[in-house]
Amino acid sequence: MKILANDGISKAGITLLENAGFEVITTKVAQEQIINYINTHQVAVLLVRSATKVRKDVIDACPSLKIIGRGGVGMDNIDVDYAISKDIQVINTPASSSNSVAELVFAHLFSGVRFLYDSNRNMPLEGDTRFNDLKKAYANGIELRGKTIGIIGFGRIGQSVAKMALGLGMKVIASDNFVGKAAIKVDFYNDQFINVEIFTEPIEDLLKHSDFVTLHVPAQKDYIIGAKEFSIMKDGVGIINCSRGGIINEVELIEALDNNKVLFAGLDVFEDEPTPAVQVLMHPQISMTPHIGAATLEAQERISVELAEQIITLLKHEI
Ligand SMILES: O=C(O)[C@H](O)COP(=O)(O)O
Repeated sequence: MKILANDGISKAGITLLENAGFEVITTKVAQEQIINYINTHQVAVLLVRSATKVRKDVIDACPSLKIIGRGGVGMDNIDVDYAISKDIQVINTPASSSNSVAELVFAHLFSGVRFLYDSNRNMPLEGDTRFNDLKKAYANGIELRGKTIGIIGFGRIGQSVAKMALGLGMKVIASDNFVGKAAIKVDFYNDQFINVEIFTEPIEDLLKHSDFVTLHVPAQKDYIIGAKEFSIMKDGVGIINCSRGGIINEVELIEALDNNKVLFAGLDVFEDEPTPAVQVLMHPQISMTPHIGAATLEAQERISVELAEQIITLLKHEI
């Protein structure tokens, strides 16, 4: 039985699948060729990350598909309900990448409070005498310890962010339409840990009291953060988005950065992907990464194993 891992898959998952009798194809097939490829090779399982789109056209044209697997969390590139209505099983890996995404949030946050995004672009070449000017320009860094982070979306990733924030001595405010409270286990090197119970609060309270705001919600039709929300936030707030593009209004974010309402933004996702708007790309107060929240060796290995185990369980009687 053939599995096409069109956006790649780590070796650990391939090994498990091959040992169970599957053939794993890791050729990258262009979006326009995918229907033809699946039908020619009678692919039973299509595995994707966020790049390959699995819309109604692919589902309708590929009767050999039994499973569509998303190596990752967000399913916005797959017509999930339609696939299920056609008796195709749709799976993802909700837990495997939380730690990696949370660490990227802090990469952007540390970059923001110490101006790394800007100093990386400005360090002087030989003969350039601006070194002391740069020291002055970046002299007003702030510590994260003691500051308040507002976490919008308190699922697995939001809770991982909370755990790290508590470990750094930060205060946490969380907001979520579905989660009322969560017990966060903060662990330390010597196998000691503390449990902290966090109750979610209305988003207005979070916006009003946070020094930094980070978003951890699925793709939405409407913006969550725009001019109105920026106006509620503290002056000099930092904002991070490592979840989905299109939930922060980028035009209004740039206005808020230009008038110093927002001190910096850290963006891993954009309204326009893979090519963000030039105003975002050129902005000196934005730290940027190209949608790499889950792109660590560890997360991708966990994802591949989680996918493989689900596929083997679902198809074990058909191999
Ligand atoms: O939803 C996810 O899991 C992340 O956005 C990761 O996307 P990627 O697999 O394309 O890196």
